[in-house]
Amino acid sequence: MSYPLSRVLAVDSLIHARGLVKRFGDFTAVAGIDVDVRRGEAFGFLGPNGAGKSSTMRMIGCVSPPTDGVLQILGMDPRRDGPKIRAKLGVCPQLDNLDIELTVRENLSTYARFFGIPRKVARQRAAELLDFVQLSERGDSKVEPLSGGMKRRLTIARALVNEPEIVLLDEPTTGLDPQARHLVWERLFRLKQQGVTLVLTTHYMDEAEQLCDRLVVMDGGRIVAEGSPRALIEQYSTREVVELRFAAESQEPYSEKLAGLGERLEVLPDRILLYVFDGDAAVAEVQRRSLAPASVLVRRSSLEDVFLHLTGRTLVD
Ligand SMILES: Nc1ncnc2c1ncn2[C@@H]1O[C@H](COP(=O)(O)OP(=O)(O)OP(=O)(O)O)[C@@H](O)[C@H]1O
Repeated sequence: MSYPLSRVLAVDSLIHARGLVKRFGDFTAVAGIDVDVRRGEAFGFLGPNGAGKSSTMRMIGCVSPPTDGVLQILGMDPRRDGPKIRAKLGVCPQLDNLDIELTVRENLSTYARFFGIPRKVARQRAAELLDFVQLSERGDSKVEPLSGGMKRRLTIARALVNEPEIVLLDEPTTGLDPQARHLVWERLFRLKQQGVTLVLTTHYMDEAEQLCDRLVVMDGGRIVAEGSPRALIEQYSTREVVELRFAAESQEPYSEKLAGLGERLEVLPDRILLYVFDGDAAVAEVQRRSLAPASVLVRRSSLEDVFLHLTGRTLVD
């Protein structure tokens, strides 16, 4: 499957939100966010459970009306043009809602019929999409026996049936094992290369780093930072991180002994993170101070460090 180049070349804002709010009774799930998603990019909402990512996605998907603020999708207003917008979106929900009565292939062709796609075209498209998500051999199988990763790939294929301009993916790899996740990432990466605009939510920093050109970090219904993964890491973290685990009830007493080492230090329940430019030099200094951690790891900074810096919490509790 390939997408016409005209979809790829124009650079404009496909999703435009200003002061977007979603309230459920007295509770504010999305507290006035500004977002612009450009054509052809992979844009992410990264944040922990309850940050307001799904609520935002549901507003973008035109299944949940905004409480307040501006939201335009493909230049249209979801309050007025919901059906028109939905026809141009592909939606991959957090939980697979495939039809277990139907075969793998029928899940695609039946869904295509909802969009008024002629039977012959639907059949052809289903075959192409099965090939794209590497499920051609399972076309005649029922859905139930498929693995979690296969079901997710089928849900992604189903989201592509109407040749959408934007594909919305709510936590595309939650619950999948590492191998299945990599296969999904690889397919999504291929879609992105074909110029499809991807909008995804995730609480996995590695997923955000792998897939997103730009992302917003959400916490408590607000956007706390925005940028490319690399720019966010450069802005909010150091080049390297040293993780030290001390064999003791509490890591706290060791933090004083590490004072002045690096730009910043975070004490977590099970380890201390030292934010430094040069990890090996920092480890040498730890040894010079006669500290003997049970384990030492030097690694590059990640979006997890960005999140920790911005909120004082880890992404996955
Ligand atoms: N229909 C609803 N009624 C009441 N509260 C809701 C409703 N939907 C979501 N919420 C609340 O809004 C907050 C944000 O939820 P949301 O699902 O948008 O977060 P999230 O970042 O997507 O997290 P998750 O990864 O758990 O889906 C949560 O506290 C949630 O309990």
